[in-house]
Amino acid sequence: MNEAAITLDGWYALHDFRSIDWASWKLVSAEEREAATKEFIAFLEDLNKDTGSNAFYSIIGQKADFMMMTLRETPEELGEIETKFAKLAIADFTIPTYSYVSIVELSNYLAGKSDEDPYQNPHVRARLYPELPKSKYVCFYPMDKKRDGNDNWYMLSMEDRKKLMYDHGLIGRSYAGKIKQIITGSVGLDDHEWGVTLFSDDMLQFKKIVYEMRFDEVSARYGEFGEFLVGNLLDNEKLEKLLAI
Ligand code: VOV
Repeated sequence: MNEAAITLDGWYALHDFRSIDWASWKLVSAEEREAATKEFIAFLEDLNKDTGSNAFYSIIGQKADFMMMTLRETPEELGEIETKFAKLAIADFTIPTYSYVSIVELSNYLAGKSDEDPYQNPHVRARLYPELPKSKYVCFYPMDKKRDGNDNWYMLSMEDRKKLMYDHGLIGRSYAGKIKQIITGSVGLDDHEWGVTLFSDDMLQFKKIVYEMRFDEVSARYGEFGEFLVGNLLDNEKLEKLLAI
């Protein structure tokens, strides 16, 4: 059997995309809308009290109106958050459009040899249990590595995959300071193999990096992509504005 990469696995991740049912929301009285908005804001603020991290963005285009991304220590907590949201008044005016379940993941392709326990290394921990940035923009898409005839990532030797991932990492590193990436593994958990979540203060950088990577062999030959969703950072004030009629 071919050698599988060894993964380091961090927090569980839920990307929850919702659309707003504007037609129903507009019919509700101003008082009810205000109460529902306040309750929603309190829910979002409460999320910051638990161990984990959260990101909240409005989504551009018709695929969704907002995304709640939550990272937690256990799948149970992700389930609880989902249920807690479902019980809010605002939930009755939202339509689930897409969700993604995965786990923050690092592979050992570029890891040097060491006897230390990587889970105790502060740099590794910072990546497995990341604080999601408050960047202005987010880009999320799921992806797979191809298993198609001669283009089968999983049949490549460990050595070949290491070389290819090294080149991928070089391109990635040239975006240091412009893009923060969170790679979450989802084999066995959701419909694709990885979730890619990119954060930046310049939306153009998403287009730049994804385009540049398309010419890199890892993506050009082996990458297959799901839907792309992009959005703008939401804070309480922006959320109130978004929900105001
Ligand atoms: C923003 C910059 C950036 C940087 C620095 C970066 C670096 C790295 C390194 C060093 C490594 C390997 C070790 C590890 O850390 O796991 C990875 C791993 C991975 N990447 Fe990456 N990636 C970036 C960015 C980045 C993007 C934009 C994409 C989407 C690709 C595209 O074509 O749209 C991506 C994908 C992935 C995936 C799916 C994996 C897991 C592959 C696997 O087979 O296991 N990635 N990535």
